[in-house]
Amino acid sequence: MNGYSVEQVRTLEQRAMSALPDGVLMQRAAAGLTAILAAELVRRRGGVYGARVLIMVGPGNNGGDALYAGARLARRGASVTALRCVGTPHAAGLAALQAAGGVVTELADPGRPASTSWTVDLAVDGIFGIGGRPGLPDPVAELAVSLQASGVPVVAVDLPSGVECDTGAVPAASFHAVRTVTFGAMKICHLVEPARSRCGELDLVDIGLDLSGGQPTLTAAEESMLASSWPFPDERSNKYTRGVVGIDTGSDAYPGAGILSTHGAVYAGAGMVRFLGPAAAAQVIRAELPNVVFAPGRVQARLFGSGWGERPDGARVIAEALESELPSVVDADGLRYLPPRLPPSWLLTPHAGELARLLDGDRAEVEADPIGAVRAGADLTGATVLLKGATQLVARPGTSEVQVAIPGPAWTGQAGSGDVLAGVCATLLAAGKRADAAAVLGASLQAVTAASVPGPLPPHELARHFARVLGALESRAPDRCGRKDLWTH
Ligand SMILES: NC(=O)C1=CN([C@@H]2O[C@H](COP(=O)(O)OP(=O)(O)OC[C@H]3O[C@@H](n4cnc5c(N)ncnc54)[C@H](O)[C@@H]3O)[C@@H](O)[C@H]2O)[C@@H](O)CC1
Ligand SMILES: [K+]
Repeated sequence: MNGYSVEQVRTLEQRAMSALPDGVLMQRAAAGLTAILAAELVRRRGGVYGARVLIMVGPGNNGGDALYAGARLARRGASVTALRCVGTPHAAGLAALQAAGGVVTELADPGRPASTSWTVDLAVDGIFGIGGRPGLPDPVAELAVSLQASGVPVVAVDLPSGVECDTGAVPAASFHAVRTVTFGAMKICHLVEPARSRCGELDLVDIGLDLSGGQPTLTAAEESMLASSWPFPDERSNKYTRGVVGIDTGSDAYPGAGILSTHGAVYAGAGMVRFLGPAAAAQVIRAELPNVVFAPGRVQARLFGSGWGERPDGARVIAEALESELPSVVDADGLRYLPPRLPPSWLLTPHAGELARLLDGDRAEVEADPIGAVRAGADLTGATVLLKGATQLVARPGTSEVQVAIPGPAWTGQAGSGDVLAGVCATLLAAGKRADAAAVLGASLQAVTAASVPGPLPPHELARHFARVLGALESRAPDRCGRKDLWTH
């Protein structure tokens, strides 16, 4: 699954339109939209005939899609009302709806009571599509609130009006859809929070765009990728082929971070873990994870930074690790002690506030454009960057490619999740995975595991469920000969 920017979608649509008679793409979109709206009406009330459908329209082609779909539903016996919300609606779409028996009304109609109690079966948001600017004019924002208060299900055409298509930000009012029906290609707002949650279920209607050859803005991980790319051990594996992780995390003030990151590394299947952090954490780890070793020695990847707090020798520790040329994960407080330049084999795992500090900006800027920010972080440091949060994004330096991990339930946003995740990523680096693969696979494993348990669970307990999820994934993975690693060196 990939996410495309508005500019990319416009280019793809232009290319398709130049080979087709006028209006064909919109009719394909409307036909796909109608089928999904009809299925929704069947699910909710048993059929289309007699259903009351509100088509909310704006001034662009998004409204055109919605009006043509409304006309098709009206021809199947639905009672369809078009509500003109902003500007002048798509003329041919409006004419088609009226010809099919639909009626037209105005949001700004002075005869309309100020607070309408909506008694429709379904509302269709055809106000703004990819031409939309974020936010809604006040009367439309009030309409969105009153529909939600009346419990009317909203199906969004292409995207819920009000969200920012290219960033996933929702800086002001937007619709909350139960489904979003998009056309040709997924857009960024379908994959990045908080817009993603405003979309509800997603349907992608094929309108014949040719996606081959172009690089999408976002590449989204899926469970099949986890299964085919996870470094499952085989009959030739030993602790060194599986990877030895050296962990220097936690501090006397924050021993928990050391304990949590070690749980992440162990339960993600490290060949061996050497814990080189403070004694307070080591004592607990020794009791809970007797397979962990506490002496320095050979490692294949390192993890630094989680729970360090103030660490006077932090910069020296990281600089020395850099000389060893082993891949490393730097998390949390370790991000304050980075040298000016790192290699792409190093993985940084900031949350939005930490990335903002790295970029010398503020958190709101990162949240307003997380894709731009994660790319900027990778380009500035030279390292691979995993931006943690409700949507977990991964950027490789020197490329425009941004990957998005499988999303997890909201409760995984809790203290300690990032520490466990850093441990998982370090295990994957030690197993030889490229840094971006380690980040995407690690974040996705944590999310898929969280979705498989009745949460919330504390992060170290969640880590104990990794084995079950990995077992299930392995049984679905292609056999070893047919397995294709999607991230190659
Ligand atoms: N171009 C194509 O080939 C296809 C386009 N399709 C549909 O067309 C949509 C894009 O159509 P358009 O480019 O006409 O764009 P929109 O339908 O998104 O509408 C843009 C219009 O809304 C106004 N507007 C945007 N945000 C506003 C705001 N916050 N407040 C007030 N006014 C605002 C703009 O000034 C502009 O006039 C897609 O999302 C999709 O639904 C589909 O029919 C498939 C084919
Ligand atoms: K819309």
